[in-house]
Amino acid sequence: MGWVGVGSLIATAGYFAYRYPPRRWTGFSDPPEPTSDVPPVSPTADEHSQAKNGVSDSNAPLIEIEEDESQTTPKASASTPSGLPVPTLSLDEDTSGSATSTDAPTPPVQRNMARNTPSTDRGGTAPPSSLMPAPSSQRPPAPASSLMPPPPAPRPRPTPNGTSSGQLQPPRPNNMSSSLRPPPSAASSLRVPPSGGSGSRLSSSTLAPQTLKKPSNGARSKVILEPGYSPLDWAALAAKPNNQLRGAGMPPGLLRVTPSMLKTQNGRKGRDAWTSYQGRIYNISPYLPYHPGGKGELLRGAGKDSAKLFQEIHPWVNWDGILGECLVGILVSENDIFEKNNLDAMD
Ligand code: HEM
Repeated sequence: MGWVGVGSLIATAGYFAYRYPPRRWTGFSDPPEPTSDVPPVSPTADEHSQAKNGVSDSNAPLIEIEEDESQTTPKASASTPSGLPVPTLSLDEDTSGSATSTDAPTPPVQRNMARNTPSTDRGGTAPPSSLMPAPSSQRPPAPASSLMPPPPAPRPRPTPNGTSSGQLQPPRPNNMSSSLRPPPSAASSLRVPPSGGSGSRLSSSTLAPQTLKKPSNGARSKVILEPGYSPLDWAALAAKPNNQLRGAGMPPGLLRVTPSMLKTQNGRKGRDAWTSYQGRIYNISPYLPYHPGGKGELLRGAGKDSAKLFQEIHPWVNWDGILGECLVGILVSENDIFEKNNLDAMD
């Protein structure tokens, strides 16, 4: 029983030593360790191996305690610079902000955290605000050079703070947008020619000009022809013999019409309306009620040449095909008529 009691005491002592490692007891007296920054790497592995064996061996805890003191302190300096800033020289700067937070009651938890997740421990020891920026400023000076490759990893982040992240993200959208834009540019190239300068407006403007032309030409509301005056009715009338579309009492053959004569044939005072087109004179009076554009529009060319108006409005219309039977004569100059009259007088 006595041996059992002694064994239990040893076990409990070892357990408490494990739970509350003596590093804190003597940890403050270990400042020389920070000078040996290199060792911390090995102690971490040793600690893990010891943690595994520590439970089974009753003597192990004592050994672990001694090793932990030498090991954990450097580890604390490396992984958690805040925990052991005790090194009076360099670590003070690192631990100035977060070291105070680590007190006696918590150390075991911190050690476990450090063992399991050193990276998270760093953030845990330091306030949340120091998670990103603080490590960048604190780690680079001492520990980064000796132990941690991770510190160098954070360095690139902070150094390009705005630039690195900004460069990574912006270029992607730029590339994406640029990659996406070229195809549209091809499509736009197809659209541009028709549109010219402004795409959307011109597409709609293509319709607008038509609407604008109608009012400019005198409010072209759709003309409703009287019954019996459709294009087919006109074609039927033009096909009849002796239709007298040239006008009542007109002699056979073509007349020689001077501009002055044409001007008098304006459709007023009971006279037929004549117009000239490509040197020929047509009587348009019979066609007035058949004109799809209305009588008023057709009369705009009465007594003068209407080639310009005709071509502006509907150049596709076959003039001669419609008004062939209305041909009266040919347009001649005023001198031609004078000379002819002189010749007639001589006869
Ligand atoms: C001063 C001369 C003339 C003027 C100002 C004029 C004006 C017009 C107008 C405003 C229209 C309606 C266009 C539209 O609704 O979009 C029209 C239609 C038409 N005009 Fe004339 N016109 C003239 C002479 C003639 C002559 C001499 C002929 C026959 C040879 C003719 C045959 C037609 C025909 C067939 C249409 C229907 C065209 C279509 O619907 O596509 N016009 N015209």
